[in-house]
Amino acid sequence: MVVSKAWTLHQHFQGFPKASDFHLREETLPQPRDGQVLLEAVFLSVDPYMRPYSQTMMKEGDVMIGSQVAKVIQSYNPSFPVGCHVVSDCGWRSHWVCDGAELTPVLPDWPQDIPLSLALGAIGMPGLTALYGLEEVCEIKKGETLLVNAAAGAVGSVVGQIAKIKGCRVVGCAGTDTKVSYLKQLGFDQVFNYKTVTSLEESLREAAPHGYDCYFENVGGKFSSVVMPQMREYGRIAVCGSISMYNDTTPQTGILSTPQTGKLSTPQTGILSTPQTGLLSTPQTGPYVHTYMIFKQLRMEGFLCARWKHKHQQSLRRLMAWMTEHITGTGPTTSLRGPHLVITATVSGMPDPVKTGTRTHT
Ligand SMILES: NC(=O)C1=CN([C@@H]2O[C@H](COP(=O)(O)OP(=O)(O)OC[C@H]3O[C@@H](n4cnc5c(N)ncnc54)[C@H](OP(=O)(O)O)[C@@H]3O)[C@@H](O)[C@H]2O)C=CC1
Ligand SMILES: C/C=C/C(C)=O
Repeated sequence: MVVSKAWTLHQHFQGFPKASDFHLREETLPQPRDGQVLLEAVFLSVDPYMRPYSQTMMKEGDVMIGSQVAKVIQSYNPSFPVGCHVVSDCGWRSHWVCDGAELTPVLPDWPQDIPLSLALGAIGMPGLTALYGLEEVCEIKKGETLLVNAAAGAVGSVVGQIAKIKGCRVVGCAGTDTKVSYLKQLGFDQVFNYKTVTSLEESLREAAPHGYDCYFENVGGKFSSVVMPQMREYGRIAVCGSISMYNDTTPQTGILSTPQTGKLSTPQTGILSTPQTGLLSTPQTGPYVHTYMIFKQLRMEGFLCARWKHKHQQSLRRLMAWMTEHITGTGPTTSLRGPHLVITATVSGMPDPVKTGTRTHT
């Protein structure tokens, strides 16, 4: 019999997650039966979606949602032999018994010199999100200028690299100088630290004086309000995430920092009249986007990666091909690289990256 360690949501997050919101418990697992496998976690992921989805998908006491790369250590299912690696959505637990229905094998012939942890990153859900946001939502074209924020994150770093592979000019924003240097190494054309610039508006304008054709939105809130006036005509905005808003306890009010002159100059604020329940319950205020969208003829579309689930396998192979070209040096100089990871040693350390806001695999 195997005893699994599992992190549960002790109490729902209020504002930024705290250590006391989590509880580590042990669970004795049943012996796997015919058709089942026993998994052992190799890498666990901490992702921003856990913050909003914990509110809507979880009750207190549930095991934290999340994906992991796991190794099959006992198998009564010929599709998943002992020793193979799978991606499982079984949450923050060290071991798990399940049938194969919800398991995704990591790509066959995964190269030895590519870390398996990337199955949760550049060659996993975040990489797919980057690819779909650029190709399906932005429909990005060679020669266009793209802006991406949270650019050094799992999604943003892949967004910028794919856009470079496609022959675009890429501007990225990140919150530390180390991240800025990292993004320059990845080949981004212009990068700045949005926390230290004196004016976000001016920095964005200097980075792309003619404006942005595509905006890959990971952050939301006030950042987004500053970008809107700098979109080019027929621009496309892929609304992937709004991480700056996930921990809000009171609604943000968004006022453009420096009103401009002309038709699009006066930002308005507003409040949703009837708050709803659940994920969309917090009434948010901010400059309305309508005038920008009309007069610049913009397209803005929210999306979830799972919309293109039917393409996942072929898309993962494309991401892997870009990555392999980089490792072997056979591809263009802009071939894909994996974002940096922070490694911790044990399942017991899982809440730490949530508290510090660091992405971690263990
Ligand atoms: N639509 C979809 O299907 C998916 C959406 N997403 C979304 O994509 C976004 C990025 O995810 P991912 O790359 O995995 O995240 P990561 O955890 O890799 O990176 C997140 C980064 O966001 C930045 N950030 C955090 N808080 C703030 C804030 N208050 N204001 C501005 N920036 C902040 C930080 O970078 P810095 O130091 O540079 O500020 C942080 O490192 C998230 O919004 C996520 O919800 C992710 C996957 C799928
Ligand atoms: C699937 C992930 C969704 C977000 C919003 O992170």
